[in-house]
Amino acid sequence: MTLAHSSYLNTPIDFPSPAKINLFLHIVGRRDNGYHELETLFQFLDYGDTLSITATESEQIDLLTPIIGVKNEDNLIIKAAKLLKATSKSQYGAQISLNKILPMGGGLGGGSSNAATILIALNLLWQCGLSTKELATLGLSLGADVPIFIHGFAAFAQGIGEQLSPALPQECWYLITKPACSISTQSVFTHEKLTRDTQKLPVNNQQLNDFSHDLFCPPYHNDCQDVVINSYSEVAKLLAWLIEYAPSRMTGTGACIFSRFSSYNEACALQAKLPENVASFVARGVNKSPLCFTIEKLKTNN
Ligand SMILES: C[C@@](CO)(OP(=O)(O)O)[C@H](O)COP(=O)(O)OP(=O)(O)OC[C@H]1O[C@@H](n2ccc(N)nc2=O)[C@H](O)[C@@H]1O
Ligand SMILES: Nc1ncnc2c1ncn2[C@@H]1O[C@H](COP(=O)(O)OP(=O)(O)O)[C@@H](O)[C@H]1O
Repeated sequence: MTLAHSSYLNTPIDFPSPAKINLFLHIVGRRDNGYHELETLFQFLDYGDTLSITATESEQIDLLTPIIGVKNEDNLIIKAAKLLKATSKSQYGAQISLNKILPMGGGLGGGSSNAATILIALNLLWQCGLSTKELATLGLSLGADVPIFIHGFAAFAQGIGEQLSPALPQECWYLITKPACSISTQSVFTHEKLTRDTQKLPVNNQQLNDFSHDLFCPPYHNDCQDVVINSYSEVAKLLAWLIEYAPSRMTGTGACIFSRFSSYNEACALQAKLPENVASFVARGVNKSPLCFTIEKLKTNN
């Protein structure tokens, strides 16, 4: 087969792989296969991992920076690259390095974001020509959280998290804290005390939903939060401490907590007061993924 020649070969290029937060996370049902029907509002953070990718003329896909505790064949980076190669029948390969700064198992979607960045970046570097919709479908086979990172814009999500409609939540500053525990998504979703019957929101899934109201007030909440705080005292204690200073909520299935501020300086001021041994960072909630800007710039310069 003759494929388009890529002009992006043999040069390392850095691609952002941002975090997401679930501004709210409602569980509205459970499917027969065990997956849960969600209603969630996704926003990106201007903070995340970086993937340095060199597209090569060899068939090989190498991850030069393995993650301790994750076998390369289980790493979503390798899985995404192999999936795209098989689907597109590309003759190219890649040398990939990861600078991981996002905590794993924190509800910030780092692994899913890495997979999405690989799919989007290699689709460009290998000149595969897949549409965003096709990439999102591929991404969904790797994880329920991958499509939002492919989509690249803040969105209200339904289904298992893949049915996305446009949303424009306020772009606030957040102090993100990570209690000293890691929580598996599956353990929360299989918990017998998890509530799975939150009423669906009366939103319009065709139009833009601005979600300009205060998302820390009812009916907005995270259904996973009670299960986690009842099982992990570290999360319960930290959340109780943070709530005294700022509206705060757990993201995804935890364990990270986001606390909202209207300025960077206010977020930093609370960061300086945090109890000892709490990992944290300050970031802005953004409605356009930082990865979109990198892709647009590369396309313009090419
Ligand atoms: C809960 C959320 C909210 O954004 O985020 P995290 O807390 O993981 O970041 C996501 O739905 C997680 O997405 P992701 O982490 O990609 O999930 P997957 O790998 O597809 O599934 C992990 C496990 O979670 C359960 N799962 C996931 C999504 C969903 N809608 N219902 C589920 O029951 C399944 O049991 C599955 O075995
Ligand atoms: N590239 C990757 N980065 C992070 N985690 C990965 C990656 N590949 C596979 N994983 C697995 O996915 C799990 C969930 O990681 P992550 O997406 O960071 O957390 P969460 O889904 O809680 O936001 C990790 O504990 C790890 O076992």
